[in-house]
Amino acid sequence: MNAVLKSEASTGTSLAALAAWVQEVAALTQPDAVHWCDGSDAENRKLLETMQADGSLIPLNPDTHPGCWLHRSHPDDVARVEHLTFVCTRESTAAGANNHWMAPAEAHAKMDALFTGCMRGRTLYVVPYCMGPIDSPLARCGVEITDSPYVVVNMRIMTRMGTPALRRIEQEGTFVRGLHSLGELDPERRFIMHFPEELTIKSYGSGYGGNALLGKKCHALRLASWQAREEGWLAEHMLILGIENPQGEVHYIAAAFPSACGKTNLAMLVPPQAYREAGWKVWTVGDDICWMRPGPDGKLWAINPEAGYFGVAPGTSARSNPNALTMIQRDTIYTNVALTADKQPWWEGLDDRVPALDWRGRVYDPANGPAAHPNARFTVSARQCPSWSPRSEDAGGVPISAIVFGGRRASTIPLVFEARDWAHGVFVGATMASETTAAATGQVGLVRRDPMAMKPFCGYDFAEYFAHWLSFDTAGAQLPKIFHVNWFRKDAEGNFLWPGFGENLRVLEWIIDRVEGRVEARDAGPGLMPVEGGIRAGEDMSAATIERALQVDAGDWEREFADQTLSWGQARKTAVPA
Ligand SMILES: Nc1nc2c(ncn2[C@@H]2O[C@H](COP(=O)(O)OP(=O)(O)OP(=O)(O)O)[C@@H](O)[C@H]2O)c(=O)[nH]1
Ligand SMILES: O=C([O-])CC(=O)C(=O)O
Ligand SMILES: [Mn+2]
Repeated sequence: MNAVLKSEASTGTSLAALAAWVQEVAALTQPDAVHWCDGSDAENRKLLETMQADGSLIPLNPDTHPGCWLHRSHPDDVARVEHLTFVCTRESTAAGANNHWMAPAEAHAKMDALFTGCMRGRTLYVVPYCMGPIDSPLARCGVEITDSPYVVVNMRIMTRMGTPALRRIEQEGTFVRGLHSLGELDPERRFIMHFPEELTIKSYGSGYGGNALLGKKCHALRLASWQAREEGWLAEHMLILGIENPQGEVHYIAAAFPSACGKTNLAMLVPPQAYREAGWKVWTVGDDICWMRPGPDGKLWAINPEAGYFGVAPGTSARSNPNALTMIQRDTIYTNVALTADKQPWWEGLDDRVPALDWRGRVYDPANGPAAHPNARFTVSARQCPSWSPRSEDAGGVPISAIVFGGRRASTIPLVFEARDWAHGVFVGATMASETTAAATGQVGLVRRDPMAMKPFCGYDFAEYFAHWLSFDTAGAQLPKIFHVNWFRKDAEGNFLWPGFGENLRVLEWIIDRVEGRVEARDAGPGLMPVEGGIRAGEDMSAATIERALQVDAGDWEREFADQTLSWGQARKTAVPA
């Protein structure tokens, strides 16, 4: 393999550039060995065996979870680190107040000092990958250099990794360069740096997904959003799902919710029984990232650039997400979950068994906190999802009928409302807020503004980003309608007002009816809202529950509007009703 690649590298210009970069990085980081990944089963098996031997992967019960592994991360390395994530542009204004900024020369010097000699005693892996179907004009390639075999086996699931990606890089001539090292896993020596003007990423000191699987947030969101603006498309923190009605019509919806706020769950929704019996089906295209661009017909066409799911484990159960539970029964890498006595993975919300070991491998003791880390994750191939849509592989993507924004808000925000037009929809997305979650380090449960769920992921200035969104409203555009939802509203006792999960299909049905012009709406404060009976009730869903979840309180909305007008920093610190 290596010999073949080296001879190819000397003929193709982009492969020559790649080989030269690998050499340069190897000279800096001084690994014991260099391995070019081909993405084969044999290579994967070897990596898994090596990690089993050194204890970084623990095999799970082969009878209940064949091909499944547990990885326990360093206890200080369990989530994204937004305070250590930078966008390094020549002008600080290009990165915007929404990003931490560092001058490129300073950032390179800082990172290269950290990378010096950091791979001694380790293997340097070269990981070519493609984000999106390998034959799609919307797809983009990158190469991640890493010293973490855990990153390699995860990238193999999350992207189209290996030889086909290398072939595409050779043809295209451009690729994103991502350099990653675990370093010492020291939180004081940890940085995630983006150089959008150089299509380069440098990440040091973390092995956690969002910081280390560079194809995901670093490439497919931060760098891609920059490229998307230059090239007239959108790179968004959105799920994509298809909803098929009993007549066989399929509508595709893209939805942006902040981290750990329900994208995976909505993308894999199992319809309530009455809907299933009537013939409704849900098709999963993506659960985290959506790249979309206007087609010749004026519609927005979307692909999921990922090939797998890096999903939140806690809360996943036979009730909340049966598709996910089936999907992660085999060939799955679990990170920071608890274990039962017979080595099955376990987390809070799964069932009422009591685990034997917590996520750190200690004998489980409730006094130590949750058994699974609240941001414990599974990595699994998208194709294992029972609702996987074959359209995920369509080079041209799927046409988007509706865009949905949503946050985790205990009060104020009703179950659903519709934006009056595209510009209002952009405003609704730009002003959305959500309670912080365990997906990033820092305090959980604080309401913060998180425009379009892109606060941690937009690679450039938010004002420019909103202007870019507005620019899609041109003559001839067939833009999706825009909606806002909230599954997380609570009553005075702190119970969710809305059952959520599969029941969310009732709201999606209304959204599709609005897209098709089949139902009326009334103009209420926040936007257009369902008229009485607009959202379908049923045996398990009373009209009263729907009404309660739809209520709008004028006083709450005045406070909400006032908060929306505050600046970033202020908005984050101001107490608004959750
Ligand atoms: N109450 C309620 N909770 C939900 C609903 N959907 C999801 N959740 C909870 O939200 C949490 C995480 O949701 P995910 O679907 O994994 O989040 P995500 O948006 O895919 O997150 P990232 O992968 O971090 O981007 C879990 O605790 C779920 O139980 C819902 O409809 N109602
Ligand atoms: O980036 C990650 O590690 C997981 C994720 O989807 C998020 O935090 O939104
Ligand atoms: Mn995400």
